[in-house]
Amino acid sequence: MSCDILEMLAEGLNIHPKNVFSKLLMDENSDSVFRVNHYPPCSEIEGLNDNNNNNDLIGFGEHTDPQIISILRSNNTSGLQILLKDGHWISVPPDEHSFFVNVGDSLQVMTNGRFKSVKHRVLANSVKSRLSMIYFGGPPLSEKIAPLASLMEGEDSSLYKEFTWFEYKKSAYKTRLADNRLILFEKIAAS
Ligand SMILES: O=C(O)CCC(=O)C(=O)O
Ligand SMILES: [Fe+2]
Repeated sequence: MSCDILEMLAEGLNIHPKNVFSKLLMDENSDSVFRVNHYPPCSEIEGLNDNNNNNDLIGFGEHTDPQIISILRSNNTSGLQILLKDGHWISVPPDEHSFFVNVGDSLQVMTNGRFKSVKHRVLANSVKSRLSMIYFGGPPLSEKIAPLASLMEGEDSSLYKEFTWFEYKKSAYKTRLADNRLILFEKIAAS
């Protein structure tokens, strides 16, 4: 499914060959991960609620996913939220029959920012237990991540310096979960 989605994204951007992203997941050295998260119900939230929404208890702190693409499936328990450009958090309705697809930092770089890795987080639920499972499709460690040359043919100039997935991971270990890990690899615009 990840490969199908990535091939549709490539087609949408008119990139040839269309497996330019999906081949990284199919590579035998692909650094992909499967994770299961369990958030037990957290009854302490009840006492904290002051109707200001300032006392949200965090189950999983805000972050962007680092890899190329993430495919998430959860049970019917709410909690997942995404951050809009205007700074507001909105809830992703829980649906055990749907998949939630997230763009990762690496895809943001390869598409020179056309697709954005959106910040998300999980709030604790006071009564129900949340279970989620996520497939993170990542490239091989030695893969060079940079905006695709075919997207750079027009006016566009590259927003990012080239880095390997290994270099990204090495620098990410020194950051906090909520940090923008791409800042290090952004090109400074000439003034
Ligand atoms: O558990 C969730 O719903 C989201 C977890 C998440 O964002 C992650 O594991 O990267
Ligand atoms: Fe995530």
